[in-house]
Amino acid sequence: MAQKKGLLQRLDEGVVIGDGGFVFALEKRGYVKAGPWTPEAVIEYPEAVKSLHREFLRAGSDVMQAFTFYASDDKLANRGNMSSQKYTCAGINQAACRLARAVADEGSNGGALVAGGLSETPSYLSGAGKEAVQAEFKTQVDAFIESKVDFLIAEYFEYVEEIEWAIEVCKRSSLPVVSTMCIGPEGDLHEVSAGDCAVRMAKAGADVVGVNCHFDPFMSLKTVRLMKEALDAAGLKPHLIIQPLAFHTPDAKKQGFIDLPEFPFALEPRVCTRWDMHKYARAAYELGVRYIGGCCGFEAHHIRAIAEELKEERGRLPEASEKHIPWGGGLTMHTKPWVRARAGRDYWESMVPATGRPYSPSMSVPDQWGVVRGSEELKQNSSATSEQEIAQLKITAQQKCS
Ligand SMILES: N[C@@H](CCSCCCCC(=O)O)C(=O)O
Ligand SMILES: [Zn+2]
Repeated sequence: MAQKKGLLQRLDEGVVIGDGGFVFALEKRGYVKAGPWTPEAVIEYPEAVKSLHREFLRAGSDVMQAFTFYASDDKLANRGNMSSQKYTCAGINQAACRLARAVADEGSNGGALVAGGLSETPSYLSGAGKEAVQAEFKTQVDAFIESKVDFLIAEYFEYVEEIEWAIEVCKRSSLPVVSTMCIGPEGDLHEVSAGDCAVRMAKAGADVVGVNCHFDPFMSLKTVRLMKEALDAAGLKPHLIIQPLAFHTPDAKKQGFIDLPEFPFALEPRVCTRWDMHKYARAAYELGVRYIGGCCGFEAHHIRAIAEELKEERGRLPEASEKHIPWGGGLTMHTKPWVRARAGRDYWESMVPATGRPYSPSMSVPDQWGVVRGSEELKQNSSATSEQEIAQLKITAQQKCS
């Protein structure tokens, strides 16, 4: 069997699509507790975790990020959390890697890659020194090496000093290292600029640098652009990664969505559409980012949109496009003519959706064709809608809007 291509070879040759948000998705499904956000579900509800990995694999993810977010021992024992005592840090991290590997091996083209992940620690936030914090990282990295993951990812750091310590521990392995901070264009929480954070991550030895979480795709693109400019000025050429939120956050300040009053249980009105993700993926690719994924709020259809936008670059569509003709082409099969008129890129690419909440910004004018049962336009037939019929419906739609 041909040797499976590693992360860096795949990035050198083209684009790698990351996965989406685990803690937010599993919390909504009742398998993760908001607040601690710790991943004991890998032991308590392994099938739920595998199912979410499978959703992202089918949607086009090339990476199964083991569900090890916030799985340092101090976090698993933080503020009344009994997970460390019940399952141990090594136990949770090893179980997560097994689940990720099992699903990754179901993937085509030699299978998806498996990443073991570190994240910021209560120890650091509590002022513990480098030795104590790195001891937390070592427990996880030891589990990742034993589980033979394909690469390591240090994600969700608000302070560049801590991610430098994390990268240092990761570099003791021979594995590729990816590092992402949850910062915006204003930089980290110790007043270090986004550009300087990128340079420091690269100089610490990270092979891939960028951002994840806290900010929406478009604010995150601004941050990565600042990072790229600083890396270019410093003559550094790591690969770039972006894994933003799937919530619009134009009003977020330095701390990102955590500081928004809606965090974490009333963010739904801010969810990005799959069409937002087409624009995001194209802009990221044109910026030179080759590891493109998502974080909190990113569901499978968002990842599928990235894969559909980059189908030419990747040479294929994801499996889940079997049930989603790109740009809403499946609507040609709808029973209602005004919905059939919405089939195609021309309609969805320019869509600016209303929130449906009168006291929230922006409302739009709905289609009101006045077509009811018995109207000629509503008569069904078994044959597929022709291109001519769709063209005529689009003319009708225009006439009714004017
Ligand atoms: N790879 C992880 C990243 C989670 S980012 C979590 C943001 C919330 C953190 C908090 O409120 O403390 C995931 O997909 O869940
Ligand atoms: Zn996140």
